[in-house]
Amino acid sequence: MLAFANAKINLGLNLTEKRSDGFHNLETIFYPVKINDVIELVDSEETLCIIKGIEIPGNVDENICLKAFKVLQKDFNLPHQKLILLKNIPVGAGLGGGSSDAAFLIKLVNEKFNLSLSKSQMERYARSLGADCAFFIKNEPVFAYAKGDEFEDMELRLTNHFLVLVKPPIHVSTASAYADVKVRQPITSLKKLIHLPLKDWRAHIFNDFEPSVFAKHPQIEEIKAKLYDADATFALMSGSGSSVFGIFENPVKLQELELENLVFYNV
Ligand SMILES: C[C@](O)(CO)[C@H](O)COP(=O)(O)OP(=O)(O)OC[C@H]1O[C@@H](n2ccc(N)nc2=O)[C@H](O)[C@@H]1O
Ligand SMILES: Nc1ncnc2c1ncn2[C@@H]1O[C@H](COP(=O)(O)OP(=O)(O)OP(=O)(O)O)[C@@H](O)[C@H]1O
Repeated sequence: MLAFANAKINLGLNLTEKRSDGFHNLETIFYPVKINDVIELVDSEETLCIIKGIEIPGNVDENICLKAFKVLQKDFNLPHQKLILLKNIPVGAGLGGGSSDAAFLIKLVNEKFNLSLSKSQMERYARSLGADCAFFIKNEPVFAYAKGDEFEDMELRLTNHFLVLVKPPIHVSTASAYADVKVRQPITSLKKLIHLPLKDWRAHIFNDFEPSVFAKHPQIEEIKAKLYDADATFALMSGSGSSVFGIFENPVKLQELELENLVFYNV
């Protein structure tokens, strides 16, 4: 049985408060993008994880897919499974790949073993694995707040636009990016600002990770500038980086982009 775990981008990210538990309250818009990892569950003599595709730093036994499976195993009598992960989503990219793998693994186990878990029950399991994970249960554009794990539905479709995603060869660790940020209370909530016309986003919608990540990695800021040079209506780093996306109103001429490490181009 297979699952296709897609990535996300953050259309704006305000870090509003450092919490007493060490996490940060934030507001963001999660927007799913069609670049997928593939997860397969196969009956097996023992529970293990096999990774193909892009290399993931760290030990395979620490893979978040395995963690997600074990969390469910505690509550349900699940038989051993081989978890095969084909990794296509760049790692350390702010694209939520690991978080998506965990959420889609939960959905896959729910389906394969007829656990009859509701969406909110699956969200609860996902939330225990990482702040970004819960979003991928629903996997539709949402306004997210608190740790990024509470949601309000929203109507936002970028259809009729063109999305370019660039992932430079830089790994930004989420935890270290959070250690470097400055929090600020925005004057106007992103929930309101996102309804401005796309042409006005550049002046009003920000990612609060950009200043500190750009200071360490000027190459990421250069990519953003190149996307604007190429006529993007809006460009922003996703999550804690290092990937940057550009939203275009007209089809982009790839030849004119002069960007390496282009990973995604879609309507
Ligand atoms: C940057 C984003 O991708 C934006 O969507 C997310 O906030 C990251 O979420 P994530 O990768 O699921 O993060 P987690 O695995 O839960 O946490 C990794 C580390 O990031 C920090 N962290 C994460 C989420 C949050 N709201 N505040 C934090 O301070 C914590 O130090 C935590 O130990
Ligand atoms: N299935 C997985 N996919 C990607 N990374 C994973 C996975 N399982 C564990 N990891 C660990 O998570 C780290 C990547 O997380 P990090 O937060 O730095 O990057 P990210 O691109 O923002 O991804 P995410 O939002 O999924 O956490 C990897 O270096 C690896 O150690």
